[in-house]
Amino acid sequence: MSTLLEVEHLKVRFRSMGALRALMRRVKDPYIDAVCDVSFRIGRGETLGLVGESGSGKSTIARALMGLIPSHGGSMRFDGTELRGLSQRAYKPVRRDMAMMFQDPVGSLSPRLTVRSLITEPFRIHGVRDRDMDAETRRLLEMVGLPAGFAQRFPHQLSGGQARRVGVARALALDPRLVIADEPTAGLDVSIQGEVMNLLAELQDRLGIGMVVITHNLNVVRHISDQMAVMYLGRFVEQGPTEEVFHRPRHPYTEVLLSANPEPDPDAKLHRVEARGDIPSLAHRPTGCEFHTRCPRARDYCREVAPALSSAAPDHTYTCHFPLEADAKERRLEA
Ligand SMILES: Nc1ncnc2c1ncn2[C@@H]1O[C@H](COP(=O)(O)OP(=O)(O)OP(=O)(O)O)[C@@H](O)[C@H]1O
Repeated sequence: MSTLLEVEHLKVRFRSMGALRALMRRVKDPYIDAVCDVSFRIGRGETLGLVGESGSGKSTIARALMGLIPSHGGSMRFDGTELRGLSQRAYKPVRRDMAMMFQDPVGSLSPRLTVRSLITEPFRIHGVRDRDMDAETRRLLEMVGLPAGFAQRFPHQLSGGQARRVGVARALALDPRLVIADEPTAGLDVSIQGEVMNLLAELQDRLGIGMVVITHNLNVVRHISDQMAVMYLGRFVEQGPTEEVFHRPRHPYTEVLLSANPEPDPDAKLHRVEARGDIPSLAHRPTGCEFHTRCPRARDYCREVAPALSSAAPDHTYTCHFPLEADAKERRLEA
């Protein structure tokens, strides 16, 4: 499958304190690395699910890809074009081909605009004037399963699920090749979450768009992503084909996340594995393996030596000195 997006060794830093404060406190490096050395590849029509606890760097990757914040190392090639270093002017046509669906379904929609204005706004932003906006409104509403009469509604007249559909219509208005969906099901009832997941899966199949889906919800990842990456403190600690990672997780952090996820199979007696303590601050990264302070399997060695990237199978990688065995999940299910 030909490559749509290729990210290599991406790095994003933020200032953790102002220059004066850093000087007064004699802090030599007043930066935090929110994204460190992240690499992935998405083929045309493929979906990558990004999971990890709050603050692990998922949205920062999305914002860097969209050119909304600067990145500080590595490369991001979209359809062969290097995005790092592009001016805001040069980024504009990229944002036509790479659309973002924002996290908050209602808050991200401007309250004074009708649904028609909201879903046709991308045409105005990108100076597309040769289309019939009534026809486009009908096309887009139909695409996301909303009645034509919704065109005149305002965001406060929409339910959470309807607002999310409007967000999808808006993201798809200009036929992007890649959509970045930040928490597409957050804040929705479980049944509505299912509807939104089905809509995204159906549109993916029909339109062949690539997707990056950022979520806390592992069921969403399993439902719509071909590959997944697990983030911890700005790094990918495990990455691979979704079914492979679900069935044969190698990193203990992946095991923690999977065991916290309500199993779709109600008969599975899953033994809960929990991480200890709190997520460390990015300003004070632990030594050795950065997960060792919370890892249920950590040994002394993990405190001292950072694990290298290992391969479990083609395209399935992880960073852990003492990975789970391939059948660990099956055994847990039987326990
Ligand atoms: N503009 C900023 N300035 C300083 N630090 C920031 C900024 N934006 C994000 N961060 C920090 O970068 C880290 C990663 O944040 P990010 O929002 O990418 O995490 P996330 O995994 O998307 O979390 P969530 O699931 O809560 O959205 C966090 O520690 C956050 O506080």
